Amino acid sequence: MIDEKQADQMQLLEAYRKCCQTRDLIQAAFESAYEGIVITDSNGFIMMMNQSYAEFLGVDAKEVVGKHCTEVIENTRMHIVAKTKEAELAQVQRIRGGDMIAHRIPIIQDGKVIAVVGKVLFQNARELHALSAHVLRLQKELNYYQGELLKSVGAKFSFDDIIGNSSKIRSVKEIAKRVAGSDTTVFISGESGTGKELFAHAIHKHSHRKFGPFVRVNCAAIPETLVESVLFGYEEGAFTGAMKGGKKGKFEMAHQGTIFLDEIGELPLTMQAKLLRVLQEKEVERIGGMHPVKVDVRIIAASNRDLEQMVKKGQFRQDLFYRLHVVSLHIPPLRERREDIPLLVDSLLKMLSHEIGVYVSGVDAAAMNALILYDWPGNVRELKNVLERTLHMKDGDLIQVNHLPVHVVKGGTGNPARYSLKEALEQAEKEAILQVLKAADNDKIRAIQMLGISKSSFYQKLKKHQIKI
Ligand SMILES: Nc1ncnc2c1ncn2[C@@H]1O[C@H](COP(=O)(O)OP(=O)(O)OP(=O)(O)O)[C@@H](O)[C@H]1O
Repeated sequence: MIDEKQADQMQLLEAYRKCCQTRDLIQAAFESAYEGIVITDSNGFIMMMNQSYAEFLGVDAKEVVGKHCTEVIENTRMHIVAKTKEAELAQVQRIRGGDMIAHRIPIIQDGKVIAVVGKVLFQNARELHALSAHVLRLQKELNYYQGELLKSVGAKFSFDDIIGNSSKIRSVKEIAKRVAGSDTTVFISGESGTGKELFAHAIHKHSHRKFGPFVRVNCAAIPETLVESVLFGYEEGAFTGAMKGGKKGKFEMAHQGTIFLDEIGELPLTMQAKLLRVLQEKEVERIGGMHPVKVDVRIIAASNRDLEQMVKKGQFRQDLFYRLHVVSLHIPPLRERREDIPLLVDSLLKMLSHEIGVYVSGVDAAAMNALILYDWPGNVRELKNVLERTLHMKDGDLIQVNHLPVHVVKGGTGNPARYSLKEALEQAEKEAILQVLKAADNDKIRAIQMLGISKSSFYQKLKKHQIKI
């Protein structure tokens, strides 16, 4: 018979056994953790240190118990965290000539610190850099595959992605939207980097073919010997090295969608004749093929060369020229629509900041002035490249003139013959005021100080530019 006292003792024993089990479990987890862990009391005296941390420090885990953390751990702040009660996360701590990354977390009970837990996340800051470089690399790969996927499925950009509020760009967008709905062949001219491809995507996306493929062919990038097989495909055995089963050409791939023939001015004359036949017959013949294949494709072509001149010189077929120019869109160069520059800068910066993970609040007045006055021979592409480079160079959160490439600052002619200097300056002045107001959180006094002008002149300018605060 077990009496009441014995039963109590057994219960106590059982509770004690469970307690020991839990302690051993925690101890084992503490010891087997990959990260180094140390626990101090509220005065910074070490209560526990796991093997991983002890090995990292080159000390005996048992011997350090009871010692003050400052005696054992270089540059430690465990005792300080015990006083501040503020957790310090992912802090760099220099130990034995290397930088490690550590957390220090106070354990608080009833408002009092009872212990501080220190955790080494990376024994070497290089580990962290390697990890973040790895993540960045994976992200880049992901972006690449996403891009490729989108390319193979359809168009990437819509009319909303075409930034610009100048009358010139608005009128091109207007015409493009109107013709997008039909199957009309469209020819897009404009200097390099003006956004011809962007327009081609937008037209496709705005058309009834939007769920069909959008296939871009860069005619300048295909070696002359391969143009025919790339565009029209080939049958098995058509030539040595031909793939088993043959291969579809770009026209067949674009069936029920749109084919964008970029840099069409680079197409060899022999190919121009074949292309003309495809446009007339709406069928293609693979190399080595016996029968033509019907294709239902909308054609958008583009070139930054003067095709009319090329026709005159016999470098481009006149009949093909007319066949392509059913509707022509001309994208004006950036220097002819400088009023779009502030808007482009703003939206490209947002996009690039997001892409490369560098925050910037904007461009200061002088830098914006330089960007407006520069001639941009490479158009929006060049502007985008300059901004990306600048983001890597900047040292504050505002882009300033000294961050811009010298040729942009020095080369800003703002040719008055194409865009009056007065207009450029007016535009720059308005932009400067808007930027400064933004930077000053609309505080007029601060804005006046930053601009370095008088109060009356400030108010006159607000009125002139119709800026409302
Ligand atoms: N209006 C715009 N708004 C936003 N981004 C633009 C605009 N115009 C061009 N871009 C950007 O500028 C870059 C160049 O544009 P795109 O490739 O369409 O030019 P392109 O005229 O086809 O050039 P190329 O003749 O050299 O092929 C792209 O990154 C594009 O997204």
